[in-house]
Amino acid sequence: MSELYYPGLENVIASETRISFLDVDNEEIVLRGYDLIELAHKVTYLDIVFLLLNGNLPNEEQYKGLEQDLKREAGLPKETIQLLRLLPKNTHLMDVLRTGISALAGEETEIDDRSWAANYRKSIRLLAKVPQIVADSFRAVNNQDPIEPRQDLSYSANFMYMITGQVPTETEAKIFDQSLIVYSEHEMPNSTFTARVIASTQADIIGALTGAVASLKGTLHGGANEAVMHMLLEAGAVDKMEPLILGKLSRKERIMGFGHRVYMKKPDPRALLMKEALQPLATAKGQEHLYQMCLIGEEVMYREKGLHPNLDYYAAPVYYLLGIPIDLFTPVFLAARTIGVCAHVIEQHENNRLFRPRVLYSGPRNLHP
Ligand SMILES: CC(=O)SCCNC(=O)CCNC(=O)[C@H](O)C(C)(C)COP(=O)(O)OP(=O)(O)OC[C@H]1O[C@@H](n2cnc3c(N)ncnc32)[C@H](O)[C@@H]1OP(=O)(O)O
Ligand SMILES: O=C([O-])CC(=O)C(=O)O
Repeated sequence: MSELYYPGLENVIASETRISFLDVDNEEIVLRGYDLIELAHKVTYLDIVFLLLNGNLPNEEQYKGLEQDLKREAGLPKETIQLLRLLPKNTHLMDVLRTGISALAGEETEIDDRSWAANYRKSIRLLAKVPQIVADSFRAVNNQDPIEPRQDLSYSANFMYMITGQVPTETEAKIFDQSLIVYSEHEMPNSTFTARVIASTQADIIGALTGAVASLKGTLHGGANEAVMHMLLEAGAVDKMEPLILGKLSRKERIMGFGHRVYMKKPDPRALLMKEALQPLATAKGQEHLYQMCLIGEEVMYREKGLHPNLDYYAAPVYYLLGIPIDLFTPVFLAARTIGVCAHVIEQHENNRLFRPRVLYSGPRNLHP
């Protein structure tokens, strides 16, 4: 047996994929051959959904078809809505979301069909329902009735509407759509790996996504966007940002929203896109200080640790200014990432080998009871 051991599987290639690749040297996130940042400037989230599922961008007819399929599948089973309201009111929203997604399995008529066509149809159903579970998770723990999806709004505008109860402006919906694009897929993060590991036992796509939710909750992964916002609110003013970060660093605390296993000391291209969106948004909302605080945080972390912000650092204040409750930041990330996870599960099912690694055993031997 090979004795190769890489803690945290750092730099280990775990899968062959045609979905995406982080080309760190060229600062490019490759999505099915396209540059993710260029896509975020030129197309919509539903184009990305089509691209990730089919391998090519949709023409107009295909785009409309996808939109109609998603609208047709919108709406939650009443049992799911009731279930979310039975959970204790202090349940973390990622746990509400995990439970809600898991419960969809009972309604799914094709649950154990792993063919490409059935997995495609199940992905569409998940993409139609997950945003509503996200929005309703917040309402359920706050004793509010669900907001029904609106068929006349775009996918992203409707998602925002179900969360806030307000129809967003065109600019707000565009920024939110861009955020969903940059969160949609990112090669082999912990949550996607988790989903592929689950799928490799020939388990179903809903089970794999449920596992991904559990993974994404952690603050070293998706949970960082909520932690960033709490840090910004804790600082509260431009002149408090530097002392807050220096204090945390002196106590050896991690500063959320900085660093990345793959980018390491290189910038995360997605963070820059959200930073560009934040500046005019902050000005428009009369919250320019949030942008200034972020700039100071970025300067301090580069000076002190040589670390760049990751996507979560700039997505957090953007979501805050779009009126999204902080507890929903990570659930929204998961909703955006649902398509990436589905694409990976489909690929895993199409070309499967069971994940089953070995260990470097360092425990005792030859004990006897
Ligand atoms: C969308 C996403 O999921 S992006 C990730 C979101 N997560 C965060 O923002 C959480 C904060 N960041 C981190 O904890 C890390 O950067 C991770 C977990 C993302 C990646 O970490 P790893 O690749 O495992 O790197 P590791 O933990 O070994 O850190 C390497 C060094 O950088 C330091 N470091 C890394 N990130 C940070 C940080 N955010 N704050 C302070 N120090 C940090 C570590 O202390 C360590 O320093 P040392 O060598 O002096 O001990
Ligand atoms: O790639 C990672 O490890 C984490 C990340 O940025 C993401 O999932 O978007």
